[in-house]
Amino acid sequence: MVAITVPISVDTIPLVKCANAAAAAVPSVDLSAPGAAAAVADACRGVGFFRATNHGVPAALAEALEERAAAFFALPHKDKLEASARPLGYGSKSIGCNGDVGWLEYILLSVGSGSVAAASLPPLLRAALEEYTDAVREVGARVLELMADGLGVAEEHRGVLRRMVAPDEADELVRVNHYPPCPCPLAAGQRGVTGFGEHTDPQIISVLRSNRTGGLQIMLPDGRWVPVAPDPDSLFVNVGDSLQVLTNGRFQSVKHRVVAPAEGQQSRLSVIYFGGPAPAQRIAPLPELMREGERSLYREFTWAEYKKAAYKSRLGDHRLGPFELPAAKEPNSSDQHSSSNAVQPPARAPPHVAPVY
Ligand SMILES: C=C1C[C@]23C[C@@]1(O)CC[C@H]2[C@@]12CC[C@H](O)[C@@](C)(C(=O)O1)[C@H]2[C@@H]3C(=O)O
Ligand SMILES: O=C(O)CCC(=O)C(=O)O
Ligand SMILES: [Fe+2]
Repeated sequence: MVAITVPISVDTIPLVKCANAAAAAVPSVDLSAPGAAAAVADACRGVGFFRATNHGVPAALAEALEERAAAFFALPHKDKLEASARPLGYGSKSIGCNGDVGWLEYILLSVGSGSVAAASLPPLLRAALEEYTDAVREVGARVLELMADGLGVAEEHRGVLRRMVAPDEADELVRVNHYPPCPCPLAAGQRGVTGFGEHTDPQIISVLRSNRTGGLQIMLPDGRWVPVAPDPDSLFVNVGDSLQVLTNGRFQSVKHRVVAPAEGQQSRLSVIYFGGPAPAQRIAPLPELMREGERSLYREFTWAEYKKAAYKSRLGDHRLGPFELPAAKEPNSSDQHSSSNAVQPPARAPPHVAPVY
């Protein structure tokens, strides 16, 4: 077992019980089924997260990557540091550059143009990452097409989301997270040690796979945190902040976090593909989706602008906040100067509710 060598001050997360109701709250979509587009859109409207089965990524690719990543994380700390090229490359405990910490070590890489650009990684690990990422990128693209279909985008425009994460200029990342069991006594009680603090992903889409060790929790629209049962045969899809904006709030980015394993448990190993667009891509509600008179909930920005703002923030910050526009007043509001007959986007659960543990 590999320990994270430098002590950190630990933060904790309540351990939510995996009741049947909670497990059922995580939607599951068979990507090969005829109703997949509607099921994907339902899941993204409701929770912003779903488990994808029959995704077509060969288990052997994921297993090879898992094996090589585990071998890398088992190296002495000083050897792993040679692959550090902040903010990319190898990192441990510190997430981003603004003081967030977690009980994990990771590799974070840029994966544009079909190749994994990184600091010095063992060649076998690099090859496994490239192969796996190529396969998962395909799944991300297929899911984005299903999303457009499920949102009712006309057939000839259904590639609109998929094209935004097409490799040439897209800003894609892949991250391998390793959460060793935490020897801290706090991890054995009602609370667990924070592996990865609560956040939403800033990109368009994230596609996650983990080994059999759980720890991932998502926040439901009603503010309840629920555990996601680990399933190495499935992929888990997250709606990112940029997709929330592109859909004018029809899809909501999902808050999620990870509890590190307690002493005696197996390490958690997860691999996440983050599909972001080209830096100059305008992030604004898709015209293909907007109803007549519907106004944007956000002021316009580019991915480069949002990424810069996101990377200056803390994990738990509400990063879309500064980009939100005030809601239009109802036409019958007492305010005589009320602007509008503006059409609001279709209603959904309020985005910011107090968390319930
Ligand atoms: C604290 C941070 C780490 C992060 C960049 C940020 O400033 C805020 C978002 C974080 C996040 C979450 C999703 C992905 O893991 C990630 C790579 C991303 O794009 O945004 C991380 C960033 C990171 O680890 O650098
Ligand atoms: O490791 C996990 O299971 C999730 C990590 C995560 O949310 C992230 O890297 O953005
Ligand atoms: Fe995340």
